[in-house]
Amino acid sequence: MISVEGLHKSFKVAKRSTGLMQAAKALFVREFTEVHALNHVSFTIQPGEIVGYIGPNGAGKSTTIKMLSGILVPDGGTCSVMGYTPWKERVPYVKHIGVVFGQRTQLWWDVPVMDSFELLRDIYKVPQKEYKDNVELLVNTLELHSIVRTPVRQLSLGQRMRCEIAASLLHSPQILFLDEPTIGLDAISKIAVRQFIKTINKEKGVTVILTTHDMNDIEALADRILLIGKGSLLFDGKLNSLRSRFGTRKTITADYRETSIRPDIPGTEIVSWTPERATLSVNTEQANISEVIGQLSAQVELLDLAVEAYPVEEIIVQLYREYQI
Ligand SMILES: Nc1ncnc2c1ncn2[C@@H]1O[C@H](COP(=O)(O)OP(=O)(O)OP(=O)(O)O)[C@@H](O)[C@H]1O
Repeated sequence: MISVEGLHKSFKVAKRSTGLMQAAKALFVREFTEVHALNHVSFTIQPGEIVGYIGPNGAGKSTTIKMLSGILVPDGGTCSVMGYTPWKERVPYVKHIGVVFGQRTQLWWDVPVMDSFELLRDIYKVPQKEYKDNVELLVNTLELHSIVRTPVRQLSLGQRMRCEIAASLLHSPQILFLDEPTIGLDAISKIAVRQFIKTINKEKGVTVILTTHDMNDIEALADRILLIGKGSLLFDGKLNSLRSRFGTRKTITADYRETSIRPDIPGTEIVSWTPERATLSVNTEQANISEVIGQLSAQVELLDLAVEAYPVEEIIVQLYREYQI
């Protein structure tokens, strides 16, 4: 469904020093640096997949999504989505995709949400019956009843995000690009949005490409992860295979009486530390959990303790460390 081959993109960024003299100089002589946002990235995505596209800030995620949705032209490489080259055949192509950029809006700021929906129906030429069914489904499942008559500028971020997701699906796209869809949502809205994404994937077979910094989104939704760092694709695989790779790890969170001692135990790594709480990552192939707890209680005065399987968040941190990004 999506085939990306050797996509690359660099941006020229003007170098500017501070100060009046430097600003005056910059009027005549401009210096540039080149940022390699994407470095020959290749991958394929099959219909019906939910793929988590992750990486640290500035890794190149949004740049990729912009290319896949046709709003940015690469310097080189090819991309075929449902047989279209997104940036060349934008008009017929956009009928097949939905896009949500968490940081931007596709809704008209000053008009009620429902008016935006109707404008989008006209733009995408959605047949009346399909539009009516979709609005009903989206309003019900995303709980928009009380907000669709409100102008967008009066909505909270979370309310707007739910409307954005609905707007992106009015024309029944087969592919949904979500760039940070749960940014700024409260815990209940996050769960509702995740549940909704799962439902449209399962029931309507919508393929989803999701960028997020929220690892709970990844855990709840993505079977497969694409990891990008400094513009290069570093890992492409199943979340489960990562889990089994890091399955030899467990996390111990210990609360203790205030101390300046940082626990030092062979076979463990400190994930976080404060004078009253430490989180340790234990490699169970190198250290026995009960021995670690024994050593820990010899070093600090334990008040409470929890042992957990390795959380996805930590798996991703380990991956970032492994790839030095
Ligand atoms: N229009 C632009 N002009 C100049 N540089 C840009 C532009 N867009 C992106 N970049 C640079 O390209 C790199 C990749 O940016 P991109 O927005 O794709 O990162 P990202 O992975 O989405 O990051 P984040 O998680 O912070 O949103 C960054 O170094 C960024 O500064």
